[in-house]
Parts: sequence; C-alpha cells; structure tokens
Amino acid sequence: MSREALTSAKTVPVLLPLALPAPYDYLVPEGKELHPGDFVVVPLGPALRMGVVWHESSGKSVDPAKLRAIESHFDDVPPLPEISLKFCDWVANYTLTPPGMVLRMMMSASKAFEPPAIRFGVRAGGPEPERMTSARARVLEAASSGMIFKKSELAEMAGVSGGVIDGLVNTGTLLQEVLPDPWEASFDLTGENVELSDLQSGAAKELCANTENGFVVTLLDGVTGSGKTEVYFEAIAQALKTGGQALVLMPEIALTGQFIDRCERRFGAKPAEWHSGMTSNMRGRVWRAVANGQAKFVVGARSALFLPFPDLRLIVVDEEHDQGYKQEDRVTYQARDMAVLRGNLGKCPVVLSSATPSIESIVNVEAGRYRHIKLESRYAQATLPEIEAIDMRKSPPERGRWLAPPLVNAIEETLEDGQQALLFLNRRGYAPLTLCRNCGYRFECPNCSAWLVEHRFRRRLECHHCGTFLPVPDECPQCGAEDSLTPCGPGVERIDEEIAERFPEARRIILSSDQLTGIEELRRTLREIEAGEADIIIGTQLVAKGHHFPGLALVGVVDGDLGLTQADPRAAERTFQLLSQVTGRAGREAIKGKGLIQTYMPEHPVIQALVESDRDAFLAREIESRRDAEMPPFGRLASILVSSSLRDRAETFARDVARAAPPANKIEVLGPAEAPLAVIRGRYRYRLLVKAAREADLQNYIRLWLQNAPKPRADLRLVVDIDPYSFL
Ligand SMILES: Nc1ncnc2c1ncn2[C@@H]1O[C@H](COP(=O)(O)OP(=O)(O)OP(=O)(O)O)[C@@H](O)[C@H]1O
Ligand SMILES: [Zn+2]
Repeated sequence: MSREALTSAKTVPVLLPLALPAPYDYLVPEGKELHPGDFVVVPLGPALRMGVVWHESSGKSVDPAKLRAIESHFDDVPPLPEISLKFCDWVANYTLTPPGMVLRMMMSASKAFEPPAIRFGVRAGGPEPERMTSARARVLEAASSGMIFKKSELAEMAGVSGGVIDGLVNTGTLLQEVLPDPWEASFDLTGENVELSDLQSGAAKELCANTENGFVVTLLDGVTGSGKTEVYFEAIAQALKTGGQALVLMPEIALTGQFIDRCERRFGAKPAEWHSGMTSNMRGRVWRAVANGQAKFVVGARSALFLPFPDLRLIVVDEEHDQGYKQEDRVTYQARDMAVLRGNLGKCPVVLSSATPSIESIVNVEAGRYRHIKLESRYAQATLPEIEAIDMRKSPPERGRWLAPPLVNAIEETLEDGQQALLFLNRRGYAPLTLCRNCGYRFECPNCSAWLVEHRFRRRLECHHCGTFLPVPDECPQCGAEDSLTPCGPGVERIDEEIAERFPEARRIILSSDQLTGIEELRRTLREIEAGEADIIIGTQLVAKGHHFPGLALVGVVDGDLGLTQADPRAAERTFQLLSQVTGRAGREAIKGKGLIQTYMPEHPVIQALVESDRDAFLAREIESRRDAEMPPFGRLASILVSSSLRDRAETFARDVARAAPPANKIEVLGPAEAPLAVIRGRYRYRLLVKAAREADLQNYIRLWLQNAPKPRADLRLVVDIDPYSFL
C-alpha cells in the first residue's frame, strides 16, 4: 500500500476521537515525516489528545499563526490503513455521526497504544514433583502433549484450581515459556480433512467463484443445519491462500466458542477473536496484529468490522438476519449493511449467510444486486423438523401452568427416548408483572414506563430498561396486605419451576443472561448441552442462534405469539426468523426433530408458514406488504428520538424540531408522538419518524434540517437513527 508522505506539507489534518464535526489542522514539527493514518498526540485546549493524521483536510482555512504543533508521533503503533480512514468517513456520513465518534470505535483498544506485554504460559517438561497428588496427575495428563498452555486454560482442562498449576511451576515440573498468540500458528489450507456433500461442494464452488475477485455480495441461503459454515470455510480458505485477511462476523458472542472449535477442526489453528468479553490486553494484541497484517483470520462481534484491516479479502456475516447486528448506542449502525459498504469500498467480497435471510437481502437478490446460493436440505441424513402449532384455546394448560398437555406429552416421550428437549421463551426472569391480589397494586419502575420483572433466582424485582431493582417485599406497599403479591405470566424461571415439578428427575439448564455471569460460563454451559449433560434446556433468545446440539429432538415454543403483537414494521419477519431458527435447533443429526409452537392464533400467517414450512409464501406476502406500505427496503426510515427529564420540555422541543422540517418531495416527517416506552431512566421520550422514498437522499435532508432546527439545550437530547430497528 502506498502512503504518500506529508513532509512537504507544513500542516496536516488530525481527526480526534471526539464528537467533533471535522479534523483540525496542526503544524508538522520540523524534519518530521507523517502519513495519513499515523497516530499522533496533539494539544487540544489545555489537554493533550491522541488522534489520527487524516487523509482529507477540514476544508477550512485557518490562520497559520494560530495553529498548534503536533506534540508527538506513535511510531511503533501500526497506522490506520487508508481504507479505514475512508470507511470512517463513509460510516459517519451514512449514520449522521461525527467522524470522530466512528474513529473512537476504531481505536477502542487502549492497550494497542502501549508496548505489548509478554505473556507467559506453561509447558510440561520438568521432572515429576516429589509429592504427586491426583490433582497434579490430572494436570500432567492434560499437559502431556507438550504444548504451551495458558495457566487458566490448563487449570480448566484438568479441573483444578490455579494454585495447583502454580505449585507445579514451583516444583519445576511445569516450565514457564512465552505464550504464542493464536495468529502465530499457520493454517492448514489444503482442505485435506474436509469432505463436503455434493450439495455443499457445488455451493462452495459457486461461492469461491463469486468471491475470487473483488466486491460481490452473495447470499448463502441454506436451511438450518445445511452446513453453510463448511461452505463458506472454502471461501475463507481461498482468501487466506492469497495471503489476505478474512473476517467472520457473528451476531452474538455466545456463538463464537463453538465456532472457534470448528475453525480449529477445519484449519488446524484458531482465528483471532474480537468481542467485548475479552480482556483489554488481548484486545490490544489483536488490534495490533490485525493492523500489521499478522492476524489473517478474525472472528468477532459487529465491532470487529471496525478493526484496522489493511488487506481484507473476505467478509462473512453469519446469521445475517440477526437483530444483534444493529448497534443502538453511541454510533447507531447496522453492521450487516456496513459490512456491505466496507466490502464495496475495499473491493472485497461479502458473504451473507442465513437460514432465514432478511427481507432486505431477499429483495436485493430479486433485484439482481446480490447473488444467491441455496442449500435446500440438511447435511447428511438429517431432515428438517416437523412443526406443529398447539392451539391454546383448544388444549389450554391447567390453571397456574404454562405448558399445554400436548407439549408436556412430547417432552415426556423425548425424555423416555433419552433425548433432549428445549423450551423457548423470550422472557427473562420469573414473571413479567407482579400485582397485589387485595388492592390491585402493580409494581412499576419508578424511572421507566415499565413493570418490574420478578427474578426469583436473584430474589428481586427488576426493571429491564434501567436496571433498578428492589427486594421482593413481604407485604403490599399500597394496602399493606401480607402474602397478597401474585406473579402474572411466565418468564423462563417460572417455566423451569414447572418443569422441575413435572419432571423432577430431569437435568435442567436455564440459558438466560441472568443465570450466566460471563462469556466463559456461557461457553461452558453450551458445551455441557452439546455433550448431552442436560435433558431439558429452558432458554431465551440466547438459545435460538446458530447452536448445534446433536442430541436435541424437541423444541417447544412456550409463547409463539409474543413477538407478533408488537407495533414494529418487522414484527412478522422477526417472529418468523426467530421461530424458524429456534425450531431449527431440533433434529440436526441422527434424531428426527420436532417443533411445537403454543399459540392463541394458529391461523396467523406467520404461524401457518412455519407449520407448513412454506418460507416462500411468507416472504412473498411480507415483501408485498412492505412494498405497498413503502416500508424498508422499498422506502427508507430514520427515527429521531428526543428526550428530557421534563415532559413538557421534551414535547415542546420535539414539536419545534418537527416544525423546522423543510418541505421535500418524497420525504415525509411523522410525529412527534410519545414513544411507546414513554419514560426510560426518568427521561421522557418523543419520537419523530422520517419516511422517504428509496431514491431520496435521506441523510442529506436530515443534515440540512437539523442544521437549521433549534439545538438541544439544557438536558435535552436528540438522537438520529438511520434505518432504525427499534421503535419503542
Ligand atoms: N462437510 C461436512 N463434514 C462434516 N460435518 C459437517 C459437514 N457439513 C456440515 N457438517 C455438520 O453438520 C452440522 C450442521 O452444520 P452447520 O452448523 O454449518 O449448519 P448451518 O447451515 O450453519 O445451520 P444453522 O443455520 O442452523 O446454524 C454441524 O454439526 C456440522 O459440523
Ligand atoms: Zn426502569
């Protein structure tokens, strides 16, 4: 990559990772050579700040006498590649965010800017200890391959505490050695140990042809369990063979554990990981290794897209339909869409993979913008699960219970056959509402317009929006009645309670973010399920995503209607995807799978499409209705959320902003209206919705509008969300 020196220039633009509209110009110290992308320290007001030498100037001419000089240059930190600078500008423009805030995401690895620490691991190799215990023997057994292990990793493998490892280091049995980073291992790209089915190898050939050269988007659309991963592994191997970098995005870090194991099986080495569950040291190391091109293969959450890849030659977006790709705080962006943008800018092919593609991607296929590869059956002998609706009006559960008799019977049969069952309910906690039987008092969050959710596991009432909680009281705070508080409706903990009563012998696992303290525990739990150490799994949407549990035969959806009643243009799409995905966890190997959906609306088109496995009918209907309503992707949306601690202030400001909207052809401003979640964290919320025709320049319209609209003062906040996914 050629980087033109800026020595001849007396000044350079520097972008700071702050909410500023443009880079500032700085003087280059005498004799210093700087390039776009270099990390530098500059004075800003009374402070020193780290920033990046930018490729385009602010465009403003400033009196050179007023300019300040660059303080220093991080010459041992790899610079941001030019493509990252371009990408930053594009994302900022698209999302209407200050470019410095996008840059801040790109720099979110503070340790990358410090000299990397040396990490030590341990390896077996010294003499046996004089005193051998069974714990020590397990460690030596686990370490017998002679490889270097992280201490914590070895302790976990051997099932011992860290103290046992330290003891063996003290006796000289384990030797401390420098721990290699995952990217130091080389990948096996021969594909010798892979055997693809005919269907897969056809798809892989086509995919490799698509991704061989430059920017093309391919939708890899294969039913659940069809083996899409193995197919796109071939495209990854192809990209790595050319010496380039490859990135796989996952919507949920919970998925990365199983995925990394599979990469290791396929490529003989682990990819680098990138997500919020990593230590800051590791983030720093990965950031540097990506920037200097050492890390060739990266797997990460949406933010991995903002890593400084100098030579990215393939991006895979796994489970591309997943809402987890939409980031809603600080910079609001949809990582799947930004991946396509990044691919386009960097002339790099993009693969979108899903069993339930988004309407957006399907429409792009139909319009000829994306290529389409389909896998219509499952890998090997496995077949798709049979799906049935349970009409809750005809076979209701007994009083105070939530599982209808047909589902209970199916669970019983599954257990008798020694197979696993999974119950899905997308609701954390025990009960979504608690009320007093005596006076009707309902527990509401003091800061939000939301009920408090009872969590028995943690013994408290919690707000899912702001985190406020209080211990479950013994008496009603309004009428003082004792033992009058009644939980209403089920959450996963309540389903777990019912299962425990009905099937006391069964081994249960609740898979919900409350029960799991961190990524390691989550990964361990997923491995336990995979290994068949649970009979019944009760989970929230965490279980719906991409997992492969070989022994799972039955999936029961406790409330199939939960997502359908939401006022959201994507409610039907989202429910269809979620229920197809969760039922798609059943029967992925030898066992025949079954999905049962409890519903009060068995005639609803979404439920019908699921029962009849008629995705095409669902898509056709949904696309038609979006087209009629000019909803995305046939029209474009942006949401503007105004909030303040005072209701009047928020409402008045929202009205003033709306009034300032200039008239425009093909762009309509709706609202303001009180948000469905009217108050969060004590802030009153009003929404404006901007609806535009596909061809309208939505961003430019909003930019001009807000430039001339009243500015938020006092505690007012205005947040723009382009292509919103949340309307609450
Ligand atoms: N060629 C192959 N050789 C061996 N095992 C394979 C092969 N292809 C797929 N499998 C296995 O089949 C199972 C399903 O594959 P995979 O998880 O890739 O499906 P998928 O299409 O991603 O499904 P989903 O969309 O439901 O996540 C996995 O356990 C995988 O290891
Ligand atoms: Zn709250």
